[in-house]
Amino acid sequence: MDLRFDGVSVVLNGKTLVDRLSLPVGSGQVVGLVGPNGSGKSTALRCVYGALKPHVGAVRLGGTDLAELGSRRAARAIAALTQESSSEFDFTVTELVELGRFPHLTGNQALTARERELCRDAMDRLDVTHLAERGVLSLSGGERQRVLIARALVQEPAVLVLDEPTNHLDVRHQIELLSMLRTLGLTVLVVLHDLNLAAAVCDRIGVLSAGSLVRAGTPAEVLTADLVREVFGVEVTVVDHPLTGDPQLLYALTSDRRSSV
Ligand SMILES: Nc1ncnc2c1ncn2[C@@H]1O[C@H](COP(=O)(O)OP(=O)(O)OP(=O)(O)O)[C@@H](O)[C@H]1O
Repeated sequence: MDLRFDGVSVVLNGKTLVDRLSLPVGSGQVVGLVGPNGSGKSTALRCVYGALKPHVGAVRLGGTDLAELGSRRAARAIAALTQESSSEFDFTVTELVELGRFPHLTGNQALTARERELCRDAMDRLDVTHLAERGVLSLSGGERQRVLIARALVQEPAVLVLDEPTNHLDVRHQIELLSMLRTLGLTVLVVLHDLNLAAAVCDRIGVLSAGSLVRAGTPAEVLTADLVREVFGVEVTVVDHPLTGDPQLLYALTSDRRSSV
């Protein structure tokens, strides 16, 4: 199912945080949102998972304005891993993952055998099965992040929204997670800070700067040295990845010792 920002603006305390954002996220595509700190990425995502309502414009799921879809249908269709996703309660890992089925249950309905199998499968995929009986409050940041992603998957959403999902993950788990995103067949909207990972995983990328979309397109169309200089104020050399052909950015520290010897 496709998702679309249709002229979305968000104004809070008199400040325009997102300014007339229009961006399609095609069905089954992985679309990245990148941009400097404070450029409005999380704010845009909040409009998708219902934490904020656009002041102007709409977020449409399969053509329907989320505001008209109803919170229960939206909660079933959209799973989110956000900056705020965490648990204040010391659920076990299994319990927290099973909570991902909550939007599909009525009353005190117990999980079916298929749903339990789904939870076990998600825990395997996210490499957290060995933590099944641990309390989530005792987990490391990366372990907790993987549990929350498993919880999002068991929801069987049409759309997955992820705000910096690689935060806290070591390089193996970063690569595994992003590789998995490409195999899910879901519509994925993901905020990433690492532009090289964004280039590797995304079909398309939108670049936000001060709340406005400054460019959208394929990674090769978007991640140019000019764009990175203009938006991030950083000089980069762009090369093609020798195996995948994806654009990859090479950075040099401004105080690189080797340039002065
Ligand atoms: N309730 C609020 N009132 C006023 N300004 C806010 C409010 N919430 C967020 N902001 C500001 O809106 C801007 C955009 O924030 P947002 O979290 O969307 O940026 P971001 O691109 O996700 O940033 P980061 O990369 O640092 O996570 C920031 O300047 C932030 O301080």
